[in-house]
Amino acid sequence: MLEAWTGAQIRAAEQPWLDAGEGDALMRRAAHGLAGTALALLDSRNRPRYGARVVAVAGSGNNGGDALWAAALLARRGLKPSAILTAGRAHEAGLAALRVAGGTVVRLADEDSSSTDGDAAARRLLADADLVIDGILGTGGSGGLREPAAGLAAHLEDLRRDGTVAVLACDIPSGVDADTGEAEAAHVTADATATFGGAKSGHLAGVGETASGALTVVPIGIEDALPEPDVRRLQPADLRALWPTPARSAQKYSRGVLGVIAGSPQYPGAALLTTAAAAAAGVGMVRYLGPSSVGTLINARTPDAVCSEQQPGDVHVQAWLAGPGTNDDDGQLDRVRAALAAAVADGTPAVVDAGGMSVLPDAGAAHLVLTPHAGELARLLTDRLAASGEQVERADVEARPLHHARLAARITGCTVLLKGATTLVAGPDGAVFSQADATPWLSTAGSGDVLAGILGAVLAGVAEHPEPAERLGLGGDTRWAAAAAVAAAIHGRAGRLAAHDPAGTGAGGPLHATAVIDATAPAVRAVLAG
Ligand SMILES: NC(=O)C1=CN([C@@H]2O[C@H](COP(=O)(O)OP(=O)(O)OC[C@H]3O[C@@H](n4cnc5c(N)ncnc54)[C@H](OP(=O)(O)O)[C@@H]3O)[C@@H](O)[C@H]2O)[C@@H](O)CC1
Ligand SMILES: [K+]
Repeated sequence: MLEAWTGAQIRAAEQPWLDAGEGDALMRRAAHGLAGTALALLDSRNRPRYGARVVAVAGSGNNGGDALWAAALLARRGLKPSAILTAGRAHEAGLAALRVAGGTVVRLADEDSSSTDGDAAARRLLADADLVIDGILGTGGSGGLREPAAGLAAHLEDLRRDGTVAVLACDIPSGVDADTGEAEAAHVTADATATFGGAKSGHLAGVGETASGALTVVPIGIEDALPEPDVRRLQPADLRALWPTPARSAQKYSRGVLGVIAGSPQYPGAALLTTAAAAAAGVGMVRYLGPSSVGTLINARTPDAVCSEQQPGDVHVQAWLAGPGTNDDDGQLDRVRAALAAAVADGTPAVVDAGGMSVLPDAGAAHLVLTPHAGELARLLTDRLAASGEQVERADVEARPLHHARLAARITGCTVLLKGATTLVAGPDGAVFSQADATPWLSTAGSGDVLAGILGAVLAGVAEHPEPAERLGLGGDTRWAAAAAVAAAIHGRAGRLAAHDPAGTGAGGPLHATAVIDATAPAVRAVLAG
């Protein structure tokens, strides 16, 4: 599991070392790891180390100190170091080390200065650089970058995009909030980030995810002092442990029956996709409740689904999937209401997707997993905050996804899976998971229905078998958020397979939602095989 903490949590863990006068040792370890990551980044780009020009861009704090020390260390490996100082002062010992290593130093003009010599010299250094270490701001920063650092960051991004320079962020890309991943317009975008003591939540959410590039966690000796993580990301070994793998004695009922209330005569597609996806994810059995015209279409694609026009109270299931493609005309929304009321009352977990979110009970529960995209979450929050008159727009959710996912979990009492390039899952108990397994090709119609089906299958399995989550320390209500994270990861991996985009970079090509369903079982097999 990749675990992440807030800046305050990391600083609290560092405090005993600082109190004992060992802050310098922590910084030396950080700088050593940063220098190692810099060499690896050059190697990955087939750039020779000897003679490579490395520029440390340093702000006024310890983040700049790390970058200056790292550049000084790199000089010993044959690199040519220099530094650009973005503030009136810089970390003294780091700057002295850089000078001893033969590095030139230029300082940017501040707003009050009439001289722009430093700015021109800084741009020349960047233009010649092979590698830039961004040490402008770390966990001590707040708000977006201020001038003159903001202008320099924008110029650096132009060079990075042209491929002339590689950018390595020290701890966190400057201007990105270490706790939330939020960033004002002015921030650094890195090809790689070396972070110290533990990942920060901001690496795993929002702009911070993309701005960080490849993340390396450098141990500095404080790791045992860290508390419960703020954000978690499941890795393949965790997915393997959490996937509801059948026991030898399993039969379809013990593996979980999923009750699906989806689709309508006008919009049968969502019901077809979601039942087929649940079946592909290996649920014990799918029971579809809805209009017979939809049931007939479902059986043409998924003959193993049991379809009827029964009501939720007539059947016994281990999990519900309620909402995709439903509307008010044909009684489907009444079925959704009944299923969700029963789920809250009897503890049966439920996926609440699309139209289902409009009939959510006022008092939710962690075992109800909502699956909004940013627009749906904005509507849900605006509805729930109507009394305060607060309007939440889609753009607000996109700019502050972690904040809004947490807020929605808190005010609905439900687990909230916010879909996006990075999918965030927030539980009402405060647990947060971040999964970045997807490919941009997955942003296509029907993709959400497939995710809902996979999630329904996982919830049905987890409802009967909570032990694997408990073994990973994810018991209690956190197991529902963990289940949602598992489903998001498998959905993303199925998408990558279907798009032929193994690394999720956007390589490969277009996919259709049915191709994602067909890739679901192979994605699960790949995870289980390790
Ligand atoms: N603790 C340790 O022992 C270890 C810490 N380590 C390292 O230290 C880093 C944290 O260092 P830190 O606390 O010195 O803060 P840091 O982010 O460098 O600078 C903050 C300064 O920047 C300024 N500033 C603020 N906002 C700004 C803005 N928007 N735009 C422009 N400027 C802004 C503000 O100064 P001001 O301008 O207000 O005087 C503030 O004082 C951490 O990320 C890690 O790299 C590691 O070496 C391991 C050991
Ligand atoms: K930084």
